[in-house]
Amino acid sequence: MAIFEGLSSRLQETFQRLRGKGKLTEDDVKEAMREVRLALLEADVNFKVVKQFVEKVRERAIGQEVLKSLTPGQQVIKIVNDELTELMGGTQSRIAQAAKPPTVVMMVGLQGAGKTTTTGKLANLLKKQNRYPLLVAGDIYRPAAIKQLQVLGEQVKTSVFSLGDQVSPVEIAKQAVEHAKMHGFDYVLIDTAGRLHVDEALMDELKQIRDAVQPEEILLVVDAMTGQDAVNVAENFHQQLGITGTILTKLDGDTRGGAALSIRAVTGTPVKFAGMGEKLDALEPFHPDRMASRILGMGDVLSLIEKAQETIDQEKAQEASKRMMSGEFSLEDFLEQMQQLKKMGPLQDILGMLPGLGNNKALKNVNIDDKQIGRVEAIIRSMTPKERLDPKVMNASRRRRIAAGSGTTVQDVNRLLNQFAEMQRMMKQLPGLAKRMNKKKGKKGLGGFKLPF
Ligand SMILES: Nc1nc2c(ncn2[C@@H]2O[C@H](COP(=O)(O)OP(=O)(O)OP(=O)(O)O)[C@@H](O)[C@H]2O)c(=O)[nH]1
Repeated sequence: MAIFEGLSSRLQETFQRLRGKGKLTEDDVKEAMREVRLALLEADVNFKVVKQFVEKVRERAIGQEVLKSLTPGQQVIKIVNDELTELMGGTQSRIAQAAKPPTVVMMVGLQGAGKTTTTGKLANLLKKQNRYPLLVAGDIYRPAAIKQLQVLGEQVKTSVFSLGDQVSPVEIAKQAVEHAKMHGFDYVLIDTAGRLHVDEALMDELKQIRDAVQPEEILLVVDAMTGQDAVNVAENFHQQLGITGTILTKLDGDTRGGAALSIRAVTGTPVKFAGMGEKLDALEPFHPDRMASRILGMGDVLSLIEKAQETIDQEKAQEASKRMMSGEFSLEDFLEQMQQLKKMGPLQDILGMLPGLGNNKALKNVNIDDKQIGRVEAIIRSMTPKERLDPKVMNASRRRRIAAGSGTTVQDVNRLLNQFAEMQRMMKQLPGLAKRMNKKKGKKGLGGFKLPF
């Protein structure tokens, strides 16, 4: 299930109807706004937030310039997109940086929200930005918490500061900051204790830690899947402790989106990061604009590009695309592309970010299996370099050898080679196709263009 799926498909249906109309009347806008309101309420967005949101959009949408414009439907979509972005904070809110390092960050939240895991993920993210974080085991009550943080620390190759479970969390936090100063760490991430509910003892302890170490950031970790409960928890923590931002975890499993859309408006504090999976690299900076276009089904093209840039070796990609255009694309290139794709994460996730595919019903039934990619990889790896460059040399006995070597069948090998031949044939036609397309400028784009598999 894609994130925000319910909301996304309802809004898209509404806008589909608007787009079909040449001119909009005030009644059309009213009707659409009624549906937007229902869609947001169904997505578990706070009702006050919904009311204000719809009011703002309506005011802008019935303004003269929209009704008279040539593409009123699109104008309304743009307004909704703008306002959704605004609702989630407008622009990305980055993690603070102390004028004089280390930057002290307190991680707070209820049990089960994913606080300890997220602390590890944040260290991982900071390290990628060439920071030098210190993890601090400040949850001395949950028996496994210290060990969990130590394991995470090993995984992300980051030091963990612990004084066991017999020293008070306030003392641990103080000593950790001293330790960080002495050893040149530039971020101190303090994992604090959680409780099942917000209670006085928990808040007292957190306040004491806050007063002792004066953190630049108090980040509240909340589980996005709990919807309005997460928003209430945030309001509560903010009133009592004063948080500087939130991290929404498990957004990958959030099909509704209520917390993501309301938490900023209700607490007045920004969402800084979003947890998108259990793995340690699955924490992303929260981009309100990209989130809005994802909800509206325009695809999160920017996120995708960023992801691709992180992993794909630009030069290699350019070389491959040159060869592709000249029809010299080999199985070697094919394998290379496959590996690059794999680095980007599960194919299903990537396709979900593409415009128009996020809610594609047919796609949902197609199970894109990463194992299949693994099989293709194994087959190509079992070929000799010569075979990869010139698949024509692969006779029946070579094919049998490759199947045995890759643990597949001759049919699998044949299928791959046929697909590859088909792809090569298509690529040879590409330069010509591009020329023809340019001539027809203004007409349809690559309408019927399909990948071979
Ligand atoms: N799918 C998904 N799972 C997550 C995400 N973040 C955390 N989790 C999972 O949530 C579960 C709880 O995480 P913990 O870090 O142990 O959370 P916690 O109970 O808040 O930790 P304490 O507060 O220290 O008790 C773990 O199984 C995590 O793998 C996320 O963004 N997506």
